[in-house]
Amino acid sequence: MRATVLGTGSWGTTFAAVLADAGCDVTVWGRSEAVVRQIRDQHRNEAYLPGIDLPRGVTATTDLGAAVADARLVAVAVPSQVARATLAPLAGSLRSDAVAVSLMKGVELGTDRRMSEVVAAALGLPDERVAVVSGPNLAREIARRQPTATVVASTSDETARLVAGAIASSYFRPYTNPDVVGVELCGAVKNVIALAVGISQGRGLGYNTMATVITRGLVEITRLGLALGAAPETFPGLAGMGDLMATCASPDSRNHTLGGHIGRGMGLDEAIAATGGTAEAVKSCRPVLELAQRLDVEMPITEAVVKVLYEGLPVDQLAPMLLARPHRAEAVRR
Ligand SMILES: NC(=O)c1ccc[n+]([C@@H]2O[C@H](COP(=O)([O-])OP(=O)(O)OC[C@H]3O[C@@H](n4cnc5c(N)ncnc54)[C@H](O)[C@@H]3O)[C@@H](O)[C@H]2O)c1
Ligand SMILES: O=P(O)(O)OC[C@H](O)CO
Repeated sequence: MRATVLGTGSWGTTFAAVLADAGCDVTVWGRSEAVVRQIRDQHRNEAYLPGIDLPRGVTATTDLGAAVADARLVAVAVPSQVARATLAPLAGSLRSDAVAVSLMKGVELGTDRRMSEVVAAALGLPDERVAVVSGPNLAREIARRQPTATVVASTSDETARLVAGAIASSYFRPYTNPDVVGVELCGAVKNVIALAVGISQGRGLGYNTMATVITRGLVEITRLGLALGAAPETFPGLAGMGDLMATCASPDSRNHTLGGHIGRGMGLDEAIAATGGTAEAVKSCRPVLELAQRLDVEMPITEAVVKVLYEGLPVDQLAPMLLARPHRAEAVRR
């Protein structure tokens, strides 16, 4: 199958390698001539995946139109906030049987849209030709071919199976799920929770605090997901608890790392620069909170992250603020 990945960052490049290892003929599109040349000529992407040899079947181009021509599968791995503008020139130009795959874990600022909604709208595709791939999928581990599983979500079982077939290999195991809303929401909101865990660790707090934030974070994700019509089974699955665990535990996670910098006292701009790469929670925390407020869903950890990043709440006030809330029963409820 001919497959194209848009984005030569850490996940785009890794996903291209996953597709190639699964037998696809793969092109990656990127803006940087230097990165594209290195992928094409040296089978490396030192800026984003240092020390990793890429499969020889992966080629690269800076020509967006040529990248998608004839592709049956077009995967999108640019930062969420630039996806709509990146895809706009391709509206209506994909092959008539092409499917698009969102690899992004954010929510669009200004519209509060999930990324599969942005991809479908920008490319002019019906929902059934769009899928989401999300799970405990830290790029640097997968680029080293460490075994992991993922979830392919689509409203169309045929599309989900096509994508799953295109990425399955000896180290990458896809499960399909029709719950696009739940899978996608888990991927975006776990970044906000990982940032909060990073803050707690940056403050020198230990495992009890971490477990509390993760567990109550999953409650927040579940509440919002259920209010949006997601399936309850998605939250304890790979795209829910699985990805939350990986992102909150790994020093490779940019969201977790950025939270650590904030917890140690850096300002937001300094923390973004020190982290490098795309930490989606920085931009997505506000649209996530807006969605929650519109649906009257309580998300105190997300709200606290927004207050620290954008409203000047001192980082040492975050835990006291969360702990001073009225006592209540533990069960998930809105
Ligand atoms: N890295 C991971 O482990 C991982 C895993 C799963 C999902 N994701 C998700 O994948 C998406 C991409 O993340 P990443 O890790 O590859 O990010 P990255 O920061 O490693 O790379 C981002 C890429 O997008 C490009 N880019 C930046 N601005 C652009 C613009 N205006 N137009 C076009 N291209 C632009 C950059 O040049 C770079 O090639 C995010 O939504 C992220 O949450 C990442
Ligand atoms: O590096 P992060 O924080 O974007 O996390 C990467 C992936 O989403 C983990 O599944």
